[in-house]
Amino acid sequence: MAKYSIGVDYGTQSGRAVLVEIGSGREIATSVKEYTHGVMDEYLPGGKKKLEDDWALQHPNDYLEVLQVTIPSVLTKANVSAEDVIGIGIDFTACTVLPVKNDGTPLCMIDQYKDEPHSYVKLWKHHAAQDEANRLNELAEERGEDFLKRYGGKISSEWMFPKVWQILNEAPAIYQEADQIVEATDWVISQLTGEIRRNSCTAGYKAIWHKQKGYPSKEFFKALDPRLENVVEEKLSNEIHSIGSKAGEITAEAAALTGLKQGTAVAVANVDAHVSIPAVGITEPGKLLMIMGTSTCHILLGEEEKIVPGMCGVVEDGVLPGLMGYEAGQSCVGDHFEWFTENCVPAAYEEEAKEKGMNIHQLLTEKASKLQPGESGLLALDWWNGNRSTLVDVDLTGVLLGATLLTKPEEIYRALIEATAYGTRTIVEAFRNSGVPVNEIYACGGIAEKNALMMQIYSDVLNSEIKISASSQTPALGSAMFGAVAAGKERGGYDSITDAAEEMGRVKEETFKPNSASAKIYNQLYAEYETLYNYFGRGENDVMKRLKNLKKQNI
Ligand SMILES: Nc1ncnc2c1ncn2[C@@H]1O[C@H](COP(=O)(O)OP(=O)(O)O)[C@@H](O)[C@H]1O
Ligand SMILES: O=C(CO)[C@@H](O)[C@@H](O)COP(=O)(O)O
Repeated sequence: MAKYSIGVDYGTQSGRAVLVEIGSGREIATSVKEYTHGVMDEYLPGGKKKLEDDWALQHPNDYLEVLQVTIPSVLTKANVSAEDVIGIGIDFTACTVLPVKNDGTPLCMIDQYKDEPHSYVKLWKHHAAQDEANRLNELAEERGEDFLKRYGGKISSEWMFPKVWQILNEAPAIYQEADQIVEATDWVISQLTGEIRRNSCTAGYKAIWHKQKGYPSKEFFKALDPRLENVVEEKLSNEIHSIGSKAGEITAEAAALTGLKQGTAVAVANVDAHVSIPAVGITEPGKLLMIMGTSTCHILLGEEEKIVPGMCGVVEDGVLPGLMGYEAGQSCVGDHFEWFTENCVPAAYEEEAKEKGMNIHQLLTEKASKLQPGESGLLALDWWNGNRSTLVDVDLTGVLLGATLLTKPEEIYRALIEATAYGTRTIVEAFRNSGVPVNEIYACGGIAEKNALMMQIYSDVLNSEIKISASSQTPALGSAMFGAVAAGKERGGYDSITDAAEEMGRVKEETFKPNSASAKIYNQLYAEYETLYNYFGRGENDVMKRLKNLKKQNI
């Protein structure tokens, strides 16, 4: 009798559940729920309370709606009984955090706090804690804190402690009222099992936790702000659960919400990028996976802990048990194509797309595919939402160089794609130059699935073959695999995630191979990109920061 597992992937705009057959890895049914509140970056719900620049919030009730809608939907679509679903796993964007009471109630869901922005979920791309991140980095450097180098030399404002400290600085009452500040991924799992069990992946990559050394010292936190001395004990926890282990079982309430059977195994929470590694069948070092969507994350396994400038982090067991997991990333990939389609495309293009039965991305891609590398005369920097790796600076902004009165939208669209490919190349080179081998490149995620031109450009810019995930829902498949591991072999699942990866993870047969003529031109363009990257990104000309400051003064 076939057994199944469910994976739920919480993205930036929506949550998706996939019901997967254990063993074959066959995805039997998928269901997607857009978040009711979406990303709140201008107003709180109700549209009255305006948010400041660089804020990005979410509403935790949207996450529960995803469970409530998508799980019954995949069970019905697949015509599978909940009896035959042995496990569930979830993955999430990160660092996406919220303040909660001890019983798990999010503060924003308590009437008294619903008009206070700091009571909501701070989404990964909430960039308003940059001052806190800067002060944290300065102090860590001054004190010679050993942890900094494990995070490429800088802690990002996207991560846990800058966000926690921003709450304390700007809304001390909310900080006080919060019994815990948790990653949304751990919070959703707690809604399924009745207990908060923090996972080692977000603790390691986003909250400066080390398997042997724990969190930064109390002295460090005290020096940062005396009120933070006991932040770990007061708002987080020293008890961290390894990914690949079981968080608990579906409670009666969660069974009523989801239609799953009470007692179904639930995996410890995970992150969208990291969970994708086993889903493409990677179980060994040297294979870099790009998870390409709103943003791109780069995940790579290694044997040793090496220090790579500007990486997001290296965490032992952070991705697969027994190996070092490296993460790097680009904060804005699909997001700036979306910005472009929403702000810079003439009505005639919209009409043409409609006539051809395409969406605007498809039309621009079709037009861009007719261009040769270098033909447009354009060069862009991919910093429309700051630079995550290798500069770790959210105050950097976008650049488009070489535009003339003849420049066409598809040329800009292609230049933006190329910019993201160059950004990935700087990351790959940083790993290689630091002694972390990158021998093969894999891609998954919405963009790897939807945009073949983009994958060919990446192959040419990186001068490397690119293997594509066989799944259109790679993170959800990875989560379902973790669900099967939580259930264990005895209940029809697996004993380890490596066993699951070997059986259920796979890539497509067709790969993207570099075209040597294009690769040659892209080498030239990349050299120009590097010059601009260093000029604007490494302090030679801080014009982007000066402009941002001017803008702040005018708000
Ligand atoms: N054909 C396309 N080519 C390039 N980008 C696309 C295309 N279609 C959608 N996008 C971009 O992909 C992003 C969504 O990626 P996806 O992987 O589906 O979601 P998420 O990142 O939330 O997990 C959006 O930013 C959108 O602008
Ligand atoms: O930063 C991480 C993972 O570490 C991602 O969750 C974050 O970039 C958001 O990913 P998406 O672009 O929404 O897939």
